[in-house]
Amino acid sequence: MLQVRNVSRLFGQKAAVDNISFSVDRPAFVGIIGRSGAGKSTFLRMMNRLTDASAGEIHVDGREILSLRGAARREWQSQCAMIFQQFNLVPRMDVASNVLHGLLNRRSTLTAMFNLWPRADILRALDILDRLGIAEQAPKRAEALSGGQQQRVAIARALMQDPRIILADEPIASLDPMNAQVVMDTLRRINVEDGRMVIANLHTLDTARRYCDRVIGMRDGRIVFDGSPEQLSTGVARDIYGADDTFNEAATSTAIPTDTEADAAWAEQMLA
Ligand SMILES: Nc1ncnc2c1ncn2[C@@H]1O[C@H](COP(=O)(O)OP(=O)(O)OP(=O)(O)O)[C@@H](O)[C@H]1O
Repeated sequence: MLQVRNVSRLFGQKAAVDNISFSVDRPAFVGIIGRSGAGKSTFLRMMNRLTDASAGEIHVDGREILSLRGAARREWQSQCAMIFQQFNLVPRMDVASNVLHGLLNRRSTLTAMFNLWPRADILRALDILDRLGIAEQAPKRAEALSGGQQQRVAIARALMQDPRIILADEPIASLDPMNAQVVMDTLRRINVEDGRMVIANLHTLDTARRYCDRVIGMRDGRIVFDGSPEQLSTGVARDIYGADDTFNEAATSTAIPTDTEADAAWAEQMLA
């Protein structure tokens, strides 16, 4: 389904991503971990063509996407939705309109400017918000919502594109542990129920272990680990993060609480 072949990105003399290759043969939940500056964001930005690669190829279902230009590149970007740490919503705009903006690539600018969305689009946006447990927030301004709710609006906007792949760049880095759990559960649900591949840059080991089918560890632009969450031992993590014997896993923890009954009930309620 996805083949990354010898992809590099240079900034001046420095390789932010240095000749990486891997392939994924099913719509898995893939986590990318590594310390700051390892090249995680640069890779995601190349995948959805926000940044050009210096070398290499990325094939998705047989199509090479790094060479796409113009309309073909925009069409790929709509199949490959991106979620950011800071949500990137329009704060003063209502939630439903923010979600509808996921269709910008496919509708005219005038439609968005004058809020002239077809009824079918509006109903679909409301359906998606309902699925993510935030339908009642639809008329509110995005800025009035909590961080966790705003990130779910960003996920709803991504789903509006009906993407094959969802790329998430540190999606929970700005959230408290409870909201982080709801957002990660939401991404996992979309992955399992819809069969959409999720590739998420994650800054904490416990989240990678808990949610991913596959974990890729990057260090200095290279892949230094590619395996299952079970293989991600403390020793392996120490290599990925380039830490010595004093490496402390807790320092890379979101402290997402273990599944106590109260937590599970709360998460369930938020997702209902
Ligand atoms: N536009 C740019 N111009 C110059 N250097 C850049 C640019 N973008 C990224 N870099 C450099 O590329 C390297 C990788 O950065 P990148 O943001 O991909 O890392 P990261 O693993 O996502 O880290 P973080 O978690 O801090 O975002 C870093 O050394 C960074 O300074």
